[in-house]
Parts: sequence; structure tokens; C-alpha cells
Amino acid sequence: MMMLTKLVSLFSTKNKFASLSSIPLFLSPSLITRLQMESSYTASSHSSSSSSQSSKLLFRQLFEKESSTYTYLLADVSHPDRPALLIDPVDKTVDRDLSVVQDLGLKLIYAMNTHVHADHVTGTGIIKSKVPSVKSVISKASGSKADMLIEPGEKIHFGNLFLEVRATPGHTLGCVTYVTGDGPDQPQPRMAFTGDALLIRGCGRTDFQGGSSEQLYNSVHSKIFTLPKETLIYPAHDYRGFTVSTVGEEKLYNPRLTKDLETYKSIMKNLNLPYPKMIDIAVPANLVCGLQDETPKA
Ligand SMILES: N[C@@H](CCC(=O)N[C@@H](CSS)C(=O)NCC(=O)O)C(=O)O
Repeated sequence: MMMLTKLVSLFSTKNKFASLSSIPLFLSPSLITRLQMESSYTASSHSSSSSSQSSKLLFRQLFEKESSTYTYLLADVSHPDRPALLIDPVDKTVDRDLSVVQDLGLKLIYAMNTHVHADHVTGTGIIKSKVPSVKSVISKASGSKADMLIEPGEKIHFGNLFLEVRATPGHTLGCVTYVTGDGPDQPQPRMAFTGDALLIRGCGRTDFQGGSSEQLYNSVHSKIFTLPKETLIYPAHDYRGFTVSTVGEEKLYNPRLTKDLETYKSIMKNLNLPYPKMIDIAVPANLVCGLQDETPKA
């Protein structure tokens, strides 16, 4: 029983809204059920939300290996509808992602992008063709077509949880970072889905699609590094096996963004990366949600 109490307190203080279905597998199913019950009670009793039910985030990080892209699934599983959203889905892994949504009994309401990707085709259009009630979301500044063209400062609600939109241009003109809500009834620590603006120990390149190293430097410093240091960083890509970082870690150890602006600009100018293999197909397709979104011509 002492061990159970310790585990409950660990999960409820670290991220009291994160789903316990992502906890290590050494726990037996019956113990997990008990932890879930006790954790819900803890979260509920600490909530100052005006709603009768406290919110609980279910979170999954999914990976597409050809483009090394992360897709994120978030849902409010304490809301009766279990509303969910996907951030940066990839066309090749739509079936996998939708089967996770189905297995977990979620109702997908949004398929969102952080920006117009150059290295892969978004899954947004295919998702909409398979689940027509889903709304596609991208920034207005991206110049892309979607059901919802969002602007900085807007909130995207799913159940009693929400994501806040922060403009983080520099990799592309229309890049945004989605940050989980600020408040006692929202997940703690906060989570920032940074797209290609901030990568773990790196950042997005700035040599095409309206990119600007100076703009990216200012975006990261003013819109991401100003978040609490515990904020979890979830990027759109990783090429070295990293999965998550924090604002505090990147402010200390990011080899590019810890430098002064002039040094950073020189690093970015000399990256000498080859163009993404799919850029000529991906960019035009992603401007229309991966083509599938186009209204058929009469
Ligand atoms: N090899 C990949 C493309 C790799 C690449 O350029 N990644 C981009 C993000 S996707 S446009 C990037 O910004 N990388 C920054 C870095 O420092 O690696 C391909 O051919 O598709």
C-alpha cells in the first residue's frame, strides 16, 4: 500500500493531467486501474475549475520514420465526448494514427499543422476524407488552405483543455507553436509543440519558404524561452533519437540558440544541409492540406 501511495503521489505531482495509460509497463493492469482511480480523485480535488469535472489529458507521441516526424495525439479523456486532436499528422501514418484514436475511444475533432512542411505530405487531407467531421487547422500566416486559419493568441479548445497559439516564424513565415493552457485546470507542466522552430538541441533550418535566422532567433527567445523552465518541448522532428526536452534544458544546452545573435546567424548560414528530398511535392500539396482537401471541380 505504501508503494501504491508513493506512485500515486509521483504521477499526480509530476503531471497530474497526463494519462496513466502511458506509465511504465512493470505495473500490473489492476494496479494501473487503481492508480487511475486514485489519480482522478487527486486531480479532481485539486481543481479550481468551475466545471463539475476536472480535465485529464491523454497524450501520445507517434513517430514516422522516413521523415523522422513526430505526430502528437492529445485528448481530454475526462470529458464525456473524449475530444481529441492530432498535431502534424503524416500521410503515410494516417491509418496507424486513426486506429489509435479508435482503440482509445476518442473523438477526433482537429487535425492541425504547425506549418507548411517541406519534407513530407501532411495527413490532414486524408484524415478529413476518412473522418469528414474533423476540422483542419493551420495558421493564417502560412497562406495555406484549411477549415480554421488561426492567429496568434487564439485558443483551440478540446473538452475542458485548450492549446494557445504562439507565432514562431523563422523556419517558415507561418510557423506557430501550440502551448497547452495556463491555469490550475490545465496540464502541469505545460507542453509546447514547437514544430520546426525549436528542435531538441537544434532548430529548424532557415534557408527556404520565407525563412529568416534572425526572425527564428527572436521567435524562440521571445515566445518559447519565456515559458516556465519546466515546460516540456515536443518538436516536429528529431534525427538523433531524442523525444522530449524542456525550456530550461534548451536555454542551457541548445548549441545554436544559446549563442548571441551574430554567432547564431553565422551557424545557420553555414549549415549546408541538402534540400529535403520531397520539397517540390510536399510544399504545394501541404498548401491545400495534402491535396485531399480540395473541393472537386464541377
Ligand atoms: N533529410 C531530410 C530533411 C532534413 C531537414 O532539412 N530537416 C529540416 C526540417 S524538415 S523541412 C530542418 O530544419 N533541419 C534542421 C537541422 O538542423 O537538421 C529530407 O531529405 O527530407
